[in-house]
Amino acid sequence: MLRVAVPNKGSLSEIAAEMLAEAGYSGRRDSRKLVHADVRNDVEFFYLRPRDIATYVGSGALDVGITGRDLLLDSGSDAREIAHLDFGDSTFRFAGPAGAFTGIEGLAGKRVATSYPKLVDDFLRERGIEAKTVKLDGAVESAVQLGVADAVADVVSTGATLASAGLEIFGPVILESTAVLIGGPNRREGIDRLLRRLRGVLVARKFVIMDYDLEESKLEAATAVAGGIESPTVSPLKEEGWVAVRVMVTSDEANDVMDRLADLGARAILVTAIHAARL
Ligand SMILES: Nc1ncnc2c1ncn2[C@@H]1O[C@H](COP(=O)(O)OP(=O)(O)OP(=O)(O)O)[C@@H](O)[C@H]1O
Ligand SMILES: O=P(O)(O)OC[C@H]1O[C@H](OP(=O)(O)OP(=O)(O)O)[C@H](O)[C@@H]1O
Ligand SMILES: [Mg+2]
Repeated sequence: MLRVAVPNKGSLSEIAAEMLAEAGYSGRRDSRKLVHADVRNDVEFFYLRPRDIATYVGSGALDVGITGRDLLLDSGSDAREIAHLDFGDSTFRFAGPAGAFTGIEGLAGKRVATSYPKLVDDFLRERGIEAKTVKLDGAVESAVQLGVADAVADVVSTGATLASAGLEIFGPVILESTAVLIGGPNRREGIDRLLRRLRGVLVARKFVIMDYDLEESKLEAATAVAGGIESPTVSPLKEEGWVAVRVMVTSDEANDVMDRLADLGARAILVTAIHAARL
């Protein structure tokens, strides 16, 4: 059985479980269960803290896992990134009291609170800056106000948490993070199948199918608006000089593409969700 580590808590857990379900795997029904065997798919899921997943996978105790790139790098484990999974996007940044820092040079000799000490130490060491990291488990934004640190280094998504603590981002981006599939020393056969299925879910989430009717003479202009992944499927319509076109479009762009196709004279533009895909 392929042994897969899945986050049991935190920002990544819900979407990871949803993606696996959409990929056709069964999951635990009781959120206190730590292991679930999907016998039909020959996979065993282990529900673990996202921070621990790289340790299990890197040691070979488990074959693959879903975690955050930031957590993988902070763990120092030998696990490697196999693919990024298009969710859990965040940046990892330094922040301090408004106006207190203009760049990372100002961190020399200062205290930086973080839940990711290795990530921060490595980043500063590579740039020749000696600062003291103060390891906290979470809510690090409070560390400056409470006097245990001069600055923080933490996950930033909307920036709302920083703003409410009166902190401002400074210095370069430490890391662009996202949810990733990681692998260790075990190269099990089932890994490719899991990856193919997860990629199928990503495509299904990211793209829609667009169908429309168009005058054949406008086809080139319409293909410039929406070219599809390979190229559009074009079928003749009974009405002379008209064709039916089918093309994949990213969900984000769907409305804009519909407007532009309508401007070209397209009719009966229909958008349908993709349930699953293998490209
Ligand atoms: N607000 C957020 N937006 C996007 N990604 C986030 C956010 N907070 C954390 N993450 C990402 O989620 C992953 C897991 O982080 P973590 O386990 O800390 O989640 P959590 O919700 O903070 O849980 P906890 O702090 O209770 O352990 C990390 O890769 C982190 O970058
Ligand atoms: O930029 P924002 O959208 O405000 O999100 C960023 C916040 O989200 C995470 O906190 P979480 O809820 O995981 O709490 P924690 O600090 O205890 O981990 C992260 O550690 C930041 O504090
Ligand atoms: Mg957190």
